[in-house]
Amino acid sequence: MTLFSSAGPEWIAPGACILRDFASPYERLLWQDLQAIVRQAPWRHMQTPGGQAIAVSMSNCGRLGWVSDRGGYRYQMEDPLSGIPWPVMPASFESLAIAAAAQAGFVQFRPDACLLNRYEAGTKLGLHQDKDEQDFSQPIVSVSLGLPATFLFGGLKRSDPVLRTELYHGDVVVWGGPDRLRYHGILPLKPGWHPLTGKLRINLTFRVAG
Ligand SMILES: O=C(O)CCC(=O)C(=O)O
Ligand SMILES: [Fe+2]
Repeated sequence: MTLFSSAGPEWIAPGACILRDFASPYERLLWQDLQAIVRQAPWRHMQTPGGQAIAVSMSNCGRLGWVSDRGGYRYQMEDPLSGIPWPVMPASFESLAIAAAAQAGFVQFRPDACLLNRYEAGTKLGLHQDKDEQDFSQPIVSVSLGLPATFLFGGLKRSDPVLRTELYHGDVVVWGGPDRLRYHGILPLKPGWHPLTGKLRINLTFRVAG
């Protein structure tokens, strides 16, 4: 029996692929586990080091959580809102991320951090690199739930050409190896309605942080 099914990876670069619809079979369980996380560690708008509110609202689960504030970007074990550890990463999240990474060829991947991103209509995420982690030999696994969004996948330099591809509910993007430090982002979310998430797009980003 295969736990997570997919039509097979859609390669967008030598170390980057999209697993279409990979997470959909478990959407109910993922959604239930997500609700439990945000009851413990509520959605919040973090501040950039420059003092501006980040448009995407965020939370975390796992041993380490990504935070941004006046002190900079970093991973830490405690939720700064409560001072207690981030919620444990649910088995549903962890096994999905491990299975997706393995499909993309990263069989050693064991995430210790999961950043939860919540987009409302109009919310965007500018082009950036994920580089606050210790070990860039480990990939990024990024799960999309709810409303579709346009994913931007650039190169290793900000000025490199950018591929645009639509990410739909259940799609999982994995990027690592030579593509681990590629710039990426999300265009402003279009308004809409999804049966699972309503007016929202939710993204789960799994990483080996520390
Ligand atoms: O929402 C997404 O699909 C991307 C999220 C992302 O790039 C990040 O959390 O670093
Ligand atoms: Fe990112």
